[in-house]
Amino acid sequence: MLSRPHGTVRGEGVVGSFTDVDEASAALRAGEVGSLTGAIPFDARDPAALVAPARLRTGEAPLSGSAPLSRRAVSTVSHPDRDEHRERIAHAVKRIVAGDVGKVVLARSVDLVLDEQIRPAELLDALAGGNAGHNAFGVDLGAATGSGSWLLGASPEALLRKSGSTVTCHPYAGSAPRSADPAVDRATADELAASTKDLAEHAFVVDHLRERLGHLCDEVDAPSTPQLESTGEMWHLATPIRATLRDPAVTALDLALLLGPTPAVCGTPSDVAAQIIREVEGDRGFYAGTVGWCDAVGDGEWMVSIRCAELAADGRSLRTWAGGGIVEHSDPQAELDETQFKLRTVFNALGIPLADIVN
Ligand SMILES: C=C(O[C@H]1C=CC=C(C(=O)O)[C@@H]1O)C(=O)O
Repeated sequence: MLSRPHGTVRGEGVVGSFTDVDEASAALRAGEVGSLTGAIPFDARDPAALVAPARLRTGEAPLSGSAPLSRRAVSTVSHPDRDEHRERIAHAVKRIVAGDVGKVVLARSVDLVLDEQIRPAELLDALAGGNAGHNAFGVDLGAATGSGSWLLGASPEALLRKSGSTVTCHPYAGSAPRSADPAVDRATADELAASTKDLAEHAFVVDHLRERLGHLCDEVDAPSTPQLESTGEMWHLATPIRATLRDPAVTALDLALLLGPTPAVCGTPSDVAAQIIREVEGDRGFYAGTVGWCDAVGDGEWMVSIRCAELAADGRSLRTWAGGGIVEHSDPQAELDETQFKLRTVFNALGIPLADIVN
C-alpha cells in the first residue's frame, strides 16, 4: 500500500511472489503477471519482496491517517552508538578529503521492543497522519523473509513516477529540523536554502539523476536551484525533475533499478560509496532501497525507503533507521543530531519520546 498526496495504490491478494527483481521484471514484460508491488532492498542483488497482486487498486484518496499511537519502548538499542557514529562520520570526511569518494551517506539503526503489540495497519495510519501530504507505505516483506515482517514508513522522497513517456523524480537531500516556534522554523529553513554545504550535498543527487536519465531520455528538465519542502519533522532541499523517455516501453521497475540507490542514500561515485557503506554498516536490508508498484503498461511509482521501520512478525520488535549525506564540510556532531531528528518520524508515530534512546 502506497499513500501519496495524489492518491493511494493498494495491491489486493497475491497471485505470485518474487525475490529476484530480474525474474519479476521479466514476468511483467512477458505478461505472465499483470502488475507488481513491493520492496527492493538497498542492495538490489539481495532478496526483494515483490508480489504480483490479484488486483491493483488505484485512484483512492490518500490515507487520512490517525493520531500517533501511545506505545512505550521497553528497550531501545542504537547501532552503532552515538560515539561510534560520530567517529564513522569523521573517518568518512577524511576519505572525502583524500579524494576516495565525493559523498557517502552513513546511517544508523535503532532496535526497539514495545510494551504492547501493534498491527502493521495501525502504524501505517499513524505514519500517514504525521505529515501533511499523508505520505505512507506498508509492504509485507513475507515474500523475502518468509516471516510476516512489514516495512512501514512515511518517506517524502519519490525516486520516480512514470506515466506513459513522462518520468518525474523528486529527490531530497540537505536537511534541517522543524521547530514548533514559527520564527525559528522559518529562519532554519532560510538558513538551509542558503547553506553551501547542503546545496553541494543536494547537487550530487541531481547530477546522478540527470546522468542516469540521460541514458533513456531526450530531455531532462531540472531547475538549477532546489526548493524547500517539509515533512512533519524536517526541512529538506528538493528538486522536481521531469524527463521524456525515448522508449515509453521502459517500465517504472526498470527505472527504479536504473536510478536507485541515488546519492541521497548511497553516494558518489555510487560503487565506491556502496562499498564503504557495506564495510562500515554491513547489510542495510530494505532501508534506503525502494518501495512501490508497476502496472501492466509499465506505469508506476517508487519511493525511496527512508523514515521507515521494519516491524517483526511478533508485532513488538522494530528496527528503524536514519542516515545523512556526508560531504567534505560535514560536522560529525551536526550529522549525528540530524539522524536523531530524522528518527522522529517513526518515534512520533509510535508516541515514544526520542529521549528514550539510551545509547
Ligand atoms: C538518508 C536519509 O535521508 C536522505 C533524504 C533527505 C535528506 C538527506 C540528508 O540531508 O542527508 C538524505 O539524503 C534518511 O532519512 O535516512
